[in-house]
Amino acid sequence: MASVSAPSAALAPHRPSASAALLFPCPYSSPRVSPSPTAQPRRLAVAARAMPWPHVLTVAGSDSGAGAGIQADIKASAALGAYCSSVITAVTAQNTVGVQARGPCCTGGVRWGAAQVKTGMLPSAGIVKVLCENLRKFPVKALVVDPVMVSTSGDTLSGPSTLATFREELFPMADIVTPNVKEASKLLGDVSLQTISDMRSAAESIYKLGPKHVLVKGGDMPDSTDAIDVFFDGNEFIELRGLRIKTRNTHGTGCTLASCIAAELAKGATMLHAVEVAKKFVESALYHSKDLVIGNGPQGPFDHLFSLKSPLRKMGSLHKFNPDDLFLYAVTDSGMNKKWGRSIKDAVKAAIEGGATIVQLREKDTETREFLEAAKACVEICRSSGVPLLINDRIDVALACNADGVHVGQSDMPAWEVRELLGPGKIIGVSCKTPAQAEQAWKDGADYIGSGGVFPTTTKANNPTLGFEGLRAVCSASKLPVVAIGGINTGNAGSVMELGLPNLKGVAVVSALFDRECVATETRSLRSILMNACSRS
Ligand SMILES: Nc1ncnc2c1ncn2[C@@H]1O[C@H](COP(=O)(O)OP(=O)(O)OP(=O)(O)O)[C@@H](O)[C@H]1O
Ligand SMILES: Cc1ncc(CO)c(N)n1
Ligand SMILES: [Mg+2]
Repeated sequence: MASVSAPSAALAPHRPSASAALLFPCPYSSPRVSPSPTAQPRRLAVAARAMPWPHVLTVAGSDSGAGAGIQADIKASAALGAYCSSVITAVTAQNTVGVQARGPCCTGGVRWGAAQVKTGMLPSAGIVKVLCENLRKFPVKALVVDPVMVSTSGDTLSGPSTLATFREELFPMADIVTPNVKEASKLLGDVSLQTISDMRSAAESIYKLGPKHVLVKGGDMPDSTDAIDVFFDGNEFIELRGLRIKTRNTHGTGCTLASCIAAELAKGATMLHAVEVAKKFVESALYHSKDLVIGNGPQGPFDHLFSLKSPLRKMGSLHKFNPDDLFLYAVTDSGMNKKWGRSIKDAVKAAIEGGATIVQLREKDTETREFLEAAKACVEICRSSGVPLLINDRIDVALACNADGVHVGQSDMPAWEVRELLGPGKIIGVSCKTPAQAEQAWKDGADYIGSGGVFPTTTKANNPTLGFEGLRAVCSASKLPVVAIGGINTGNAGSVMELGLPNLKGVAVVSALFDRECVATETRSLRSILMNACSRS
């Protein structure tokens, strides 16, 4: 690969200038719309209306290999539906073997308005200082700092001279800092980081430097079968555990993760949800690219735009999945609603009124058109109450109504295929009767499992009963939160929760709510039974 020589201009004065405006045109300036509305289809007219678009500004280095740096940032933001503008701090010549050359660029005079800013390679202390001065002058909505220092190939991207400025000036302004283990070690004076517990201590020490959140990334952690990152918000440590994809194509995972966090924040997600979606995105992208062959070196790039291969749009949900939402899980049944003369919508409204914490539409006998209309109405009801809405089995209906997720059984579409179709932001649940099925659900990228039937049930034909012991075995083995299902009602729900099983977050009920005269009343009494049982166990 040809090497890139360092640009001669080191640091320009950091004053807004006409040339800077030309170099970095404001993405917010409105385009001219030609005045010919008559022939415009309605859908296009709606799309043309002015709306604030999620916007990430990346301040990072260019990677000529296009797997990391600015190039990764633009592709990752685009893949998650955010606009990405860029300030190039350095130019590097890289390929799949390593970094052949690097040189700094000018960062002066950039106005970034109110975007979410993601920083990557900042090659000198001078550039970090210019950046900090700009950040103080033009406050931003969120600042994601990826403290890039050494590439995975072992080449230095930002020398030790930047360490103090990172720690003292940049980190205190950051909403999140995302070092990998090597960078965390360097930031803390070359401490050794070998275990998850070391990563926790590192996250805590970096938090003390002033950022609001820290994510210590474990992609480069040796001897780990899972890819584990440690998140710290000043109170709680959260271990984010993903599947480690066996591939050489991991160049740029860190840059991608940080840009995805910024893109999700720009879309309105909370920090933890943004990090979770970003991690799932990286995992999916690596999985799709595991067999890509680009270049001959030991570390290849991956395909950020893998989702373009699917004709379906993957709109992430802004509704972060909270395992506690499984507490009182209401599952509808078309036969029961018909029997009691209720619409699906009225049934859902009543369950929410009574305190259901999550709703699943399980409409085995409803015509597709009618189901979709009802699902759209239920999405509105659920959104306005902050209750997630899932669709049983019908991925097409879930996509069409933009539900929060899908629940699948062992004979439905495999959860990993569902994840492909729905993208990283949606909730996926899988019915599991055995520890092996629970393990597979986790590997497939599910968010929770439903386990049962705990008691004999008439709602589902040919459904063997697991009993408490079967449920205990699944709960103990599961890496995912569990909701118990099958024959649960106001008479026995308390005994299920009182088992105090690990990972058991709640109960799912069908006939106990919907095969009754007043859905709201039944839901209310089930809720108080569950609350009492939890306070006892
Ligand atoms: N093989 C893998 N399979 C799944 N996830 C991975 C893998 N490698 C890294 N990750 C994930 O990718 C994200 C980025 O972490 P990583 O530690 O690789 O960052 P990094 O070293 O800064 O990356 P780079 O320097 O290559 O851009 C983390 O969430 C990590 O867990
Ligand atoms: C320009 C650039 N930024 C970041 C990284 C870290 O992956 C890289 N290799 N190159
Ligand atoms: Mg890495």
